[in-house]
Amino acid sequence: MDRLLRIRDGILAALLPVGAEDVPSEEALGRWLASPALASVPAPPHTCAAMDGYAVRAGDVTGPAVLPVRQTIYAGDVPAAALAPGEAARIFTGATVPQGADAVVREEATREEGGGVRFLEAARRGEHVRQAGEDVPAGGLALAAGVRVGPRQAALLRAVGGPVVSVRRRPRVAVLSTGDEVVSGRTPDSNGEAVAGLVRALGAEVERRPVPDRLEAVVAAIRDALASADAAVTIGGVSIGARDLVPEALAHLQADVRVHGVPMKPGKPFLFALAGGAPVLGLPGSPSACLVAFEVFARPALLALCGAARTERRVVPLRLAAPAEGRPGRARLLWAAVEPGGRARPLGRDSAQVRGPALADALLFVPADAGDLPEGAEVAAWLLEDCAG
Ligand SMILES: Nc1nc2c(c(=O)[nH]1)N[C@H]1C(S)=C(S)[C@@H](COP(=O)(O)OP(=O)(O)OC[C@H]3O[C@@H](n4cnc5c(N)ncnc54)[C@H](O)[C@@H]3O)O[C@H]1N2
Ligand code: MOO
Repeated sequence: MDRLLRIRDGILAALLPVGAEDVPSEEALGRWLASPALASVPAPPHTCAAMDGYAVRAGDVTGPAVLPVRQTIYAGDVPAAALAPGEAARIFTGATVPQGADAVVREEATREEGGGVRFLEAARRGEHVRQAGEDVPAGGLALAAGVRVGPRQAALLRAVGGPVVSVRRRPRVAVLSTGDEVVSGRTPDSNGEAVAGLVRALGAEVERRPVPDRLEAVVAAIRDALASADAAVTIGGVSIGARDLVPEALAHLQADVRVHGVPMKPGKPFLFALAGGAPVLGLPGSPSACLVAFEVFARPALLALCGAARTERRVVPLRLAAPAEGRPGRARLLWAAVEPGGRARPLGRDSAQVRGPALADALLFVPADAGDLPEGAEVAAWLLEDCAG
């Protein structure tokens, strides 16, 4: 894994995130924060009851006691008055605790009695009271820069955030599916479908274009794409065949090819270049190879462009549910289904398969020197469906 991660880190070091813009907080869903979001109001917003019951001064209820009830406070109410010594206030969960009260006694520990309430036991100072800001203090960090605003993060911003947040603008990514067989439709553009969807899922805007196997066409497609896009992802034509024109097209464009060929199977022909400073990610055409190279290199690179603080998938150790073949010299990446109980079942090995990626929950990493692995062997697994937010 180390060699692949070093290559990946070299790519990441060559990339800068796109610029930032301010958006209204309620429009931040799906965006990447460019600056930390600070709490402009605390959570909870005021000191409030954690239970339905009675707000009291704990010093008035040091054992069984009866107190008069002079006010009722519901969630959303502003208490009509401070709590006078020797009184109780009926209160409900989430309602503001009146000035003077320092405890809430649960309804179950009381009995109504005449116009007042009987407390069956002593109250403890602070019990069932949530202090304003104990979850998130005003001015405190709500979300760090580089975090994606998903639905749960949007909830936090809604609770404590200000009217605007600074987010990265959406990167524009061109997805260029090369090959006459793809242009003609004899080979369905299944890779383009997957890659466009995966890139959109990161929050980027995608423009797709099929490109025929002619050098001028590949050169023009990459050049035109980068006139408006922040990055180009090419698919196919990156190996050594007579019609594998992506490397030649990049030479024409005087691109700086930083990576061409990586020690892994599938996905070996992967390419990374900077053309006029913009990243070009060259994925192999064979479907499984394409999507493995996307996972290992393109996804982290595009996340860096999006301004993500974390670009890698979560890695967990999993045991194999079936043996896996090793391959001296090249690390092997295997699509796998995670079974109930947590074992990982590899889903085929062919670079051209489309089924394995579709059924996978994880991508397993078998090191180059591992040899054949028996059932039960522990492997590193990249979980495919964790948060990118
Ligand atoms: N003599 C050698 N041949 C090959 C080598 C090698 O080192 N020496 N490398 C092999 C490896 S490894 C891979 S992976 C493939 C990938 O090559 P390319 O990236 O150049 O891909 P293509 O040749 O253009 O296409 C391969 C295969 O994939 C299909 N394809 C292409 N685009 C799409 C698409 N958008 N959606 C679905 N399928 C697509 C294409 O029709 C071909 O069948 O090369 C080995 N060869
Ligand atoms: O990347 Mo190729 O898929 O090694 O066969």
